[in-house]
Amino acid sequence: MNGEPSAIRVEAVAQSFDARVIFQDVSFEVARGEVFVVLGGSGCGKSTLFKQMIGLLRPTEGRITVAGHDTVAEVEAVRREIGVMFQSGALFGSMTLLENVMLPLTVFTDLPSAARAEIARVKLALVGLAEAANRLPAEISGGMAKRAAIARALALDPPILFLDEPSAGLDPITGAGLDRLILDLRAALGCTFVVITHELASIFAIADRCLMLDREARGMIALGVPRELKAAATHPRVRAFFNREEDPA
Ligand SMILES: Nc1ncnc2c1ncn2[C@@H]1O[C@H](COP(=O)(O)OP(=O)(O)OP(=O)(O)O)[C@@H](O)[C@H]1O
Repeated sequence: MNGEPSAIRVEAVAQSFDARVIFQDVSFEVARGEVFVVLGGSGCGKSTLFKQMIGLLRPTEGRITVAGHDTVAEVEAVRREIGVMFQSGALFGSMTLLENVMLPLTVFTDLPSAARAEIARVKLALVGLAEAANRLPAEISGGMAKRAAIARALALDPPILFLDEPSAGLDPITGAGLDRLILDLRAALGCTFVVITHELASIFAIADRCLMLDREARGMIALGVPRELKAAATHPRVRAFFNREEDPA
């Protein structure tokens, strides 16, 4: 990591709800410019970890820093470093795509309207939606809506982007287009990405490294490069996940 501070550092983090342990002892770092995927079966705590990392949920134990800022003690500083696309990814239906992407600029900057619109146009062009700026969310496809939501997450030029299941509900071809977009944005902007996804093809396409959470183990069962995990993981559920294309079941 060239002595550069990590984009994200997660140290011995745990989360319980009442007496129920969801996960414990989760530790990893995400390097700057890395595409880092969080995966695992339903209920293993992916969204919970995601919320902890963006400062929406205080970990029961442990500590997370984003760009060196503590997600509990310095949540405002963390917010300035990140853009987030939630799974629902909801765009405001009564606003055009341009207005949707302008929204964070309206809320968080004092820029005049013309400058906000210009920045929003640049972001829409970055995700391939320059021609759709004046359309309403109801007038576009699911894949375009995801792109617009990513453009909105990019509005304030955050160095770190969090995407919760960006290809959920999309057909494989549209999903593969989003994978290319993530890699193109990383190449163009140098952003760090944390992506939750279940899609094996997507993981192999985009992830430099990934973390696998597991409900039974109540913690992480794999951390590494997808192809290496596919070839050499010893944990049966990690092997099963990464080799499921070959699995006749
Ligand atoms: N605020 C909360 N209070 C109580 N339990 C919660 C809360 N948030 C999440 N949980 C529980 O924690 C567990 C992990 O939930 P989480 O949404 O993080 O899983 P996930 O891996 O993202 O699942 P999915 O893939 O189905 O979205 C679930 O059993 C869930 O019911």
